[in-house]
Amino acid sequence: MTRQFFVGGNFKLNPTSREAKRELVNILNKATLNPQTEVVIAPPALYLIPVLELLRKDIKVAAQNSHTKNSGAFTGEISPVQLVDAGIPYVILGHSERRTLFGETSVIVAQKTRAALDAGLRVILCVGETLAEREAGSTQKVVEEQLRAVVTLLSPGDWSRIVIAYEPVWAIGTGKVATAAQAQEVHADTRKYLTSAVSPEVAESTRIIYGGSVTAANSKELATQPDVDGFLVGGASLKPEFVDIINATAV
Ligand SMILES: O=C(CO)COP(=O)(O)O
Repeated sequence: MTRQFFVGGNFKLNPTSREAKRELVNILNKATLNPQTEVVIAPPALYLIPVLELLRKDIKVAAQNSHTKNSGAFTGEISPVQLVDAGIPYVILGHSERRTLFGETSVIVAQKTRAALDAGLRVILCVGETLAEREAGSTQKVVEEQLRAVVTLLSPGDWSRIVIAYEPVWAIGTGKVATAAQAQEVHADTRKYLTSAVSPEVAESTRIIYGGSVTAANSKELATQPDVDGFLVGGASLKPEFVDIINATAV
C-alpha cells in the first residue's frame, strides 16, 4: 500500500493582517506543486473562510483547534459542526502548544478527536515528547500514552480520517530538527504500536508525518525515510520555501 504524501502548513497565530494572509495564499496559488502530495494549510480561525475562498481548490484548509461540543455556552470556542458547515475539512488537534500552554490533556485531545470525527472532519493528531522525556528514554512511552487515549475512543474505520503528526517538542520552533534516523525510529515504532493497538491494516495505511523545524533544506532527506509520510510545517510554512517542502518528494 502506498500512503499519499501529506504536507501541512500550521500558520499558528500568524500572520497579523489580512493583507499578509493574502500574500501567503498568493504564493501557493502561483506555485507549481507536486499533484501527488496532499497539501493542507491551517490559518488562524479568523482567516479560515477568506483563505478557503481565495485559495486554489487543490489545497485544503484546516482549523488549528476545535471544541468537544458542537454548540452551547462555551465562550471563545469553535465547534466541529461549525467547521464542517463552513466547508473546512480538517482540524489540527493535540498540538504541543495546546497541550502545554492551554492545558489540554490526552483525554481532552481524544474527546476533541472523537467529536471532530463525529461531525465529519479529518484530524491531524499531534503527538510528541519533550527533551527531558527523550533524554529519560521515554519517547515511545509518551507517544503511545498520547495515542492510547485516542485509540480507546476510535473504531478501526475512523483511522482513514486521521493523520498522525509526530512533533518532538524539542524540535518545534527551535531550529533543532530531528535527524532522519530519529524521525524514522519513532514513526516505525508508532506504526508497530498501531499494529497491535488497532490493526495491521490501519498501521499500514495511516499517514505518520513529522513536524519540528522542517525546512526546504532538511525536508528532502527526511522524506526519504520509509515511515515518514509527510510534514507538518510551522515557521517555514510562512515563507516561500514552503513550496519546496511540498515538493520534497519530487525527483
Ligand atoms: O509546530 C510545528 C507544526 O505544527 C512545527 O513548528 P516549526 O516548523 O516552526 O518548528
